[in-house]
Amino acid sequence: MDILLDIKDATLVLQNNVILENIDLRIKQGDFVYIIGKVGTGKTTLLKSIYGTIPIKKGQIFFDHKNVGLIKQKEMYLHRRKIGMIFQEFHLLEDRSVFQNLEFVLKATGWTDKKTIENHINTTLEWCNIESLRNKFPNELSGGEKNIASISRAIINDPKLILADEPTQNLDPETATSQLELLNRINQTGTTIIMSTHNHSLINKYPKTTYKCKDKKFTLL
Ligand SMILES: Nc1ncnc2c1ncn2[C@@H]1O[C@H](COP(=O)(O)OP(=O)(O)OP(=O)(O)O)[C@@H](O)[C@H]1O
Repeated sequence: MDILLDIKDATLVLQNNVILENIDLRIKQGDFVYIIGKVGTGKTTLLKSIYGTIPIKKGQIFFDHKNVGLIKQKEMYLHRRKIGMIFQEFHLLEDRSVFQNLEFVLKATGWTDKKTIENHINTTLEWCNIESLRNKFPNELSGGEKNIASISRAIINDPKLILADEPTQNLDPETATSQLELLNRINQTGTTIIMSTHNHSLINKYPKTTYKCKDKKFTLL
């Protein structure tokens, strides 16, 4: 299988503090891996560096054979179009319904035909089993519903990679399990997934290759 993500001796720094150093990681297309580690050990920082919102101080991150650190700002949208990011804070637009949130992403990434956009959104909502949330606004959604809405937004452009930052955080065990099952279904269609989590019971239930952030080091568990 093709290598989708290749991190070579990368060091990540925020405000002159080294967060993680000498990270080496290779991920193949179709893999599903976990990243664990205590609060503040750098999981989010690493995901954001792959996404291209936090610069790489030393070393390189190659995604889909492109060096992320060398992508020009005006071309960054092409990189991000290939990645679905599920943020801890969801980042749903509050003044738009779930449908409109998805529509916003599609329009921003070059989709123009109204009917095609509508069909695509409907198929995605159906796939995630959230047709009933179509016209709801974020403030009308529970935490778990916001979570699935943000998963549906992450997959709307059929990304090669999903970066899921603690997607089961604050969910009851049953909802957390169904969320992970949804991510597993997405993974089975060939999408690569990197998920940061604190949820050890889910890791035990659905074991996968796991990496750990600790003391600025990134290691295979
Ligand atoms: N914008 C920022 N500027 C400076 N330091 C930051 C910034 N964001 C995060 N940090 C620091 O970087 C470190 C790593 O944070 P990060 O959010 O990557 O950790 P995390 O492992 O994802 O934690 P959590 O499990 O709480 O989500 C922390 O010490 C945090 O205080």
